[in-house]
Amino acid sequence: MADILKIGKYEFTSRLIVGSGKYPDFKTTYDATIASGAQMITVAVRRVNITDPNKENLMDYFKDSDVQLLPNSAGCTTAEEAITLFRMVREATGIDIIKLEIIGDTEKTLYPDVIETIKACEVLAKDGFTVMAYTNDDPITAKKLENAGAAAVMPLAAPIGSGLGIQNRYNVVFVKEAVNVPVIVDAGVGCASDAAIAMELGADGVLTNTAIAQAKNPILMAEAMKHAVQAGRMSYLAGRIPKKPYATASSPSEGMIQF
Ligand SMILES: CC(=O)[C@@H](O)[C@H](O)COP(=O)(O)O
Repeated sequence: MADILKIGKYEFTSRLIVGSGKYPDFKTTYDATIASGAQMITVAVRRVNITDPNKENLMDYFKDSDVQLLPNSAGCTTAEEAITLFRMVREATGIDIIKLEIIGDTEKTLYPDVIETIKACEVLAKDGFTVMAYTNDDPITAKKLENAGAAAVMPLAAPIGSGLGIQNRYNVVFVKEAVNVPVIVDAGVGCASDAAIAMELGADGVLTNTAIAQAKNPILMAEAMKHAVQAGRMSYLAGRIPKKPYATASSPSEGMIQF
């Protein structure tokens, strides 16, 4: 049976979402995205052109693929800015699935402003958007976002672009326990094993950008991420063995050759 990731009315067979920033050009962005098998690529629509047909447009690269563009509100620091931005983007492109990202600290951590995020989520969800909300790794905020209409919550593993990997594994599990919508671990993934761990913890998906775009070989890392997310998901579904402090022998002691 197919293992489908359902986000609002949208369905995906890949549980990996990629970003589009930090690549040298759109061609490399496209090649890495295809290599990753991702069916969603998020785009900072305040910075990257997807609306003006007269300039080089990222949408042109993906128009013959089944990759869904996921506009994000990077660069927005208030609910009002994000709401205005997404309404403009939907008007221009028809895209209604969005990654809501409202930054509270633009200097050091790029941590989200969760109060503004909840406010914007409520308005945008009522307005018919499928809202995927970037947030901190806090189960209370995740629940509030779900109540505000989020179709998915996206707790950070670590600061955006840090590559630190999952800083608090328990919080990923707590967020997963707190909500009934998909949990996509977003930001701070540094390598393929980080993605696999997120999936083994029970995340429904992973979003990663910097780890692929800034790898020495982005295409190879994209493929590694694809396999890591698949392996992590399989491992989670298969069920890990309980951890025990002492050894248990791998073969029975009965019938052993006696000396
Ligand atoms: C591209 C995007 O949406 C980022 O804001 C996201 O959080 C990815 O973070 P990394 O670059 O650390 O993967």
